[in-house]
Amino acid sequence: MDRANCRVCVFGSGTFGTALGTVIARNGYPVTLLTRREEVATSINTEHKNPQHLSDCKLPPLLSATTSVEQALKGARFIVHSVPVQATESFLKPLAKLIKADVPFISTSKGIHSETLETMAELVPRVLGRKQVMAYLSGPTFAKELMDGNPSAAVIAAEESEIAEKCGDLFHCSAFKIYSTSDVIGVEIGGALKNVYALAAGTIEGMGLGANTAAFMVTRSCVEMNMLALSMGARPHTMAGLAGIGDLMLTCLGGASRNKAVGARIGKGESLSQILESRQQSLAGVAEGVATTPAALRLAQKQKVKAPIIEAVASVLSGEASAQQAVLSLMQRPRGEDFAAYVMKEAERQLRLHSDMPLGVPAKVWAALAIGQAAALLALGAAWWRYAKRG
Ligand SMILES: NC(=O)c1ccc[n+]([C@@H]2O[C@H](COP(=O)([O-])OP(=O)(O)OC[C@H]3O[C@@H](n4cnc5c(N)ncnc54)[C@H](O)[C@@H]3O)[C@@H](O)[C@H]2O)c1
Ligand SMILES: O=P(O)(O)OC[C@H](O)CO
Repeated sequence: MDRANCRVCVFGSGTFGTALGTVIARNGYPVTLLTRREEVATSINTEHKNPQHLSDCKLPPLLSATTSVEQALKGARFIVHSVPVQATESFLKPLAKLIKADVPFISTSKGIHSETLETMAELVPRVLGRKQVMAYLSGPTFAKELMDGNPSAAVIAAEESEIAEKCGDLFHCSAFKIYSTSDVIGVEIGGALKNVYALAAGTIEGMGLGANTAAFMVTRSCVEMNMLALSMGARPHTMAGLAGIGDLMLTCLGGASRNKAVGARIGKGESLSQILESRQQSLAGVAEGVATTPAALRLAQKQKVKAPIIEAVASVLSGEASAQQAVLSLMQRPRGEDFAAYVMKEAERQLRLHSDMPLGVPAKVWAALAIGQAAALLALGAAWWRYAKRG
């Protein structure tokens, strides 16, 4: 493909839209960012800086910006969508007629719609009123680190492998490795749920609880996330990969998560409304977990999956419980059996359903590998977190 003639339109000039636009433009594609503010477009086009997000990063010359939807979509061969999930409906509805059904629409948003419980795979076609060629990018990727060119990796999911490959090419480079999968639900649910668990991890940190509690909570979050995702048809190897445990680790244990930052302030005793107001004023960026938590709780109830951590986060966000009460209620739950047996059973069921696993290997072995890998990664993450805190 002649990259110089393959224009890419990015919806959303926030932190992630700016970072992804930069990655794609550095890869040789001309990129047009759609922004709502004229002064942002002017600054990007003349100063090569986004004054509101990642403002100390120089943007590449192939990246331009406009406030005109027609201009942004003119000749676009791909659309990268980086508008928060809850704002997507109002953002996309007026554009529906301008978006061509066969132009791949790559969702990079991580969340569940708070009213309809839709993932982006369901929400976008509903809002557009028709089928759309789609792909989904997810994984452990803080925007700033992508801008800095730190070696990173993510997963791109699409029902058709050809679309996943084509869309993955936009991002793939020596600093950003892109893996492909057809497991759309796994990639989307992993990306959405890790935001909820990052709120929990932040709360624990804000309360001043130590590394034991953090490792305990992230490990149980991993199990819970697996149970809910597998019940919805996600594949175990997706949840054991970058878009599952990989992103859970980064967001819960890394230092740059907005969701974790909100949780940390809750843990220190601030009210949610106070936190959200001050974040809005300082353009601190969306914390998708706040709106996704009650949706995830309803989803777990619908799927008849026990999700005590989601429940605890929801009770704190709604003001029904204090952070201390929520932690106590988690600790007072009956000991019961480890959920691992359930995860194994679901993993086996999913492995039998999906034919893209290597043949001839017993499902139990693959399930055990997936869970073993998850446990090893968590242990590593906890060690790293302890080390980072000390140093
Ligand atoms: N920042 C990251 O490191 C990162 C990494 C991976 C995924 N994501 C996901 O990308 C999505 C966007 O995150 P972000 O970090 O860019 O958030 P952000 O808050 O920095 O930017 C959001 C952008 O959406 C625009 N927007 C918000 N509401 C809008 C509306 N109603 N109409 C039009 N535009 C609207 C804002 O103006 C802004 O440009 C989220 O779903 C997030 O989970 C972010
Ligand atoms: O800052 P957060 O919490 O929205 O997380 C950013 C990315 O999703 C991490 O992969």
